[in-house]
Amino acid sequence: MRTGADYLAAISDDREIYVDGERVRDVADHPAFRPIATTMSELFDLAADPSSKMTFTAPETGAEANRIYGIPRSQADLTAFRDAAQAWARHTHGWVGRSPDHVGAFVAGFAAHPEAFAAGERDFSANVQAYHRELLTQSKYVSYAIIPPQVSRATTAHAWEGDFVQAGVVEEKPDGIVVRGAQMLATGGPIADEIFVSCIKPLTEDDRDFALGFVVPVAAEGLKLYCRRPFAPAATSSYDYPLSTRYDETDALLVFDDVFIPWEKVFVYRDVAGLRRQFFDTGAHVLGNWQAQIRFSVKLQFITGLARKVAAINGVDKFPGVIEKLGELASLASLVESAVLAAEYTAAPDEAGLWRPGKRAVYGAMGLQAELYPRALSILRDLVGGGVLQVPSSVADMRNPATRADIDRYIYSPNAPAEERIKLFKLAWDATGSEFGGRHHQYEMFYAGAPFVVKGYAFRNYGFEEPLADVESFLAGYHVD
Ligand SMILES: Cc1cc2nc3c(=O)[nH]c(=O)nc-3n(C[C@H](O)[C@H](O)[C@H](O)COP(=O)(O)OP(=O)(O)OC[C@H]3O[C@@H](n4cnc5c(N)ncnc54)[C@H](O)[C@@H]3O)c2cc1C
Repeated sequence: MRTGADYLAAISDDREIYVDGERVRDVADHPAFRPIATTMSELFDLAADPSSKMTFTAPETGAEANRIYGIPRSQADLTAFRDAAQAWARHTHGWVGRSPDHVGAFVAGFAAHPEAFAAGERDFSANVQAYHRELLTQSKYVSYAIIPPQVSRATTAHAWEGDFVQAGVVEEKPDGIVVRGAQMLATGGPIADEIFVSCIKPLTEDDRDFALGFVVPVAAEGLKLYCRRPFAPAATSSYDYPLSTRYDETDALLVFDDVFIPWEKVFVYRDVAGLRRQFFDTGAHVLGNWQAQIRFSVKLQFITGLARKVAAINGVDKFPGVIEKLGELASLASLVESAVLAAEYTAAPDEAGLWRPGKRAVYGAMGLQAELYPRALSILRDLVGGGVLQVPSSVADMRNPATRADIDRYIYSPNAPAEERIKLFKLAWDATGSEFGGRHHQYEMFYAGAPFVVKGYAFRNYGFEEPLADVESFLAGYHVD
């Protein structure tokens, strides 16, 4: 099994990453990326540790593999997948959205339905299956960029000013294709091994050049990653910013400056319908988004625990109004946890034997995520009050004997000395108010698509037949006498 050291060595290559006007020399040893690369390496070490029970023998290769890349072929497989995804999510307390199990689950879904990649003008089914075997044997970390750059949503790429603003094919060669343009927004891209690039937003037949699906090494020649402002380097210490200093995943715009992609790594080619087939006919979308809900559930539990502890330290946890707020938070966390389990309980095998998590439960929870997460943050924000700002400017004030005495005397609680209290409130600030916390607010609202898109999934996957039949039969039971 791949270890954390193997992973760190692999990403120390010649990838072209830009931050603050400079090209990053080595992502594994750069202040913006070292912390999250270290966290990611811990996940690989966890998976390689037999006591974590995250491995199995993959039928596709006959070799040991990480569960998170496996095709669930029974309900027990789904449970094992959840256990593995949860083990990773617990390690990061749900604050890493794009650990390798996210796109890993998508690729497993793709590989369960190779026929979806054979229905276009060319047959790419063997490519998808070969790539899945690569993930099983090599435990690759794949990130994805499946959204056109936010230029204008009034039209699609063919109508935009300028050629190949969205990543598209500019040249077809005997051994592959040449891709030019940009795609958003690869969370974890700078520290991934490879990136899956495609387009989940609906395109038109005029956009065929952009209707692609392929994987590309982050270090591919001509591929550039432009990162948003990193938060980890600005954080003064892990005491002051315990989340920013560990889990700042980075988000990056990809720019393809005529990047060559060999045919073996192409899954969809100039095939608008193929884009939809890969995500929705294969089961990849529901499986990948079930992983996202497993991770989200762990994060909500963490936020609930944080709020409970803050209320206890401030001595307000016996007040009925506070109990109501904590009860609401507990309800939100329980609902998402229940949806995760309900998806497993209502899972069923499809015609290819892939056990798909129940769609109603997965998309129901997703559909409310843009309200659920801001509400959870708002309750935590309400409970912390000004306590998150009644803290010393940094850990340096704690170390300075001239300031420490006042800190110990005034910033304490009956059940928590200064160091403990400040530690907790700084964590609460990193979750709610820091730039990292703000980015997470945006992430949970948008990572699976804008709220109107995600509610569309809930609409399409609820299954209105039964409730409609119920209403019809009730209406049929009475008349104008
Ligand atoms: C922190 C973060 C991390 C991300 N990570 C990834 C990643 O790893 N990989 C990836 O591929 N993508 C990622 N994304 C991108 C994400 O998938 C997109 O943000 C998402 O698909 C929404 O697209 P958009 O941002 O272009 O919003 P838009 O489509 O521009 O929508 C913005 C808003 O405009 C309004 N709107 C637009 N169109 C309509 C319409 N037709 N009807 C009604 N209202 C409309 C809505 O209010 C909507 O919320 C990430 C995003 C964030 C914020």
